[in-house]
Amino acid sequence: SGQSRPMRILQFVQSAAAPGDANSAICAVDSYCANVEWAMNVGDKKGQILDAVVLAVRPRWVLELGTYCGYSTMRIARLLPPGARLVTLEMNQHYAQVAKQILGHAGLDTQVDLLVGASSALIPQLKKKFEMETFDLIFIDHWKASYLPDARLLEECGLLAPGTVLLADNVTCPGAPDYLQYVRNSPRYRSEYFPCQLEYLQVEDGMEKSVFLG
Ligand SMILES: O=C(NC/C=C/[C@H]1O[C@@H](n2cnc(C(F)(F)F)c2)[C@H](O)[C@@H]1O)c1cc([N+](=O)[O-])cc(O)c1O
Ligand SMILES: [Mg+2]
Repeated sequence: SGQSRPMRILQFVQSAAAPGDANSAICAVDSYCANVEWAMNVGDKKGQILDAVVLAVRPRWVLELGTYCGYSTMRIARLLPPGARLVTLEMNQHYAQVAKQILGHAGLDTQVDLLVGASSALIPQLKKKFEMETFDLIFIDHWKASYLPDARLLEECGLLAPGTVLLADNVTCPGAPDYLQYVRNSPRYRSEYFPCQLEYLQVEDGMEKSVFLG
């Protein structure tokens, strides 16, 4: 049932998770993807690293590149202080529609602004659209070849302030070698690697946390 994998994930969340309970929605996605069919959510192991960074930063403004089904969107949104906002960018209209429904089921849609389009088109519009200056935290989990160009675009648009934290998923698997080389060698970042396992599998992956220095 359910024509697409995201649709099947949505249907499982709607059937298995208590409405308004973000943690049960997160558990439902992890349970489905660990036992029924794999999907490219950040997962619970790397998700705990994401949680720790969100709690440490206590961000007022968060940007996520790559919503997919909204799993990491939920993990971030449930930990935000009151008044904080999470902007998440998605290119695929179908995925965005699924994510909106999963976020709604979890009771997290008020903290989240989900935009559909290409990062190259949306990133330059963010300051004006949300009347904000810079992001405190950016979670990067979209196409791996887009990590570096989009980090450069964020710099050029003045959306990073000294102290802004960039957290990138999959820097080992599938890998984002050009992004890694950039943040590890640029004097504008202090970078740190968090080794971990790929979601739902016994495969090595890791996340890179890079603090922008200005
Ligand atoms: O390919 C992976 N992820 C690609 C993720 C891609 C997702 O990001 C969206 N996007 C693209 N551009 C934008 C923007 F920002 F422009 F709007 C948003 C795509 O539509 C898709 O939903 C991946 C693969 C594996 N794996 O093991 O193969 C494991 C993972 O954790 C992964 O994230
Ligand atoms: Mg990922």
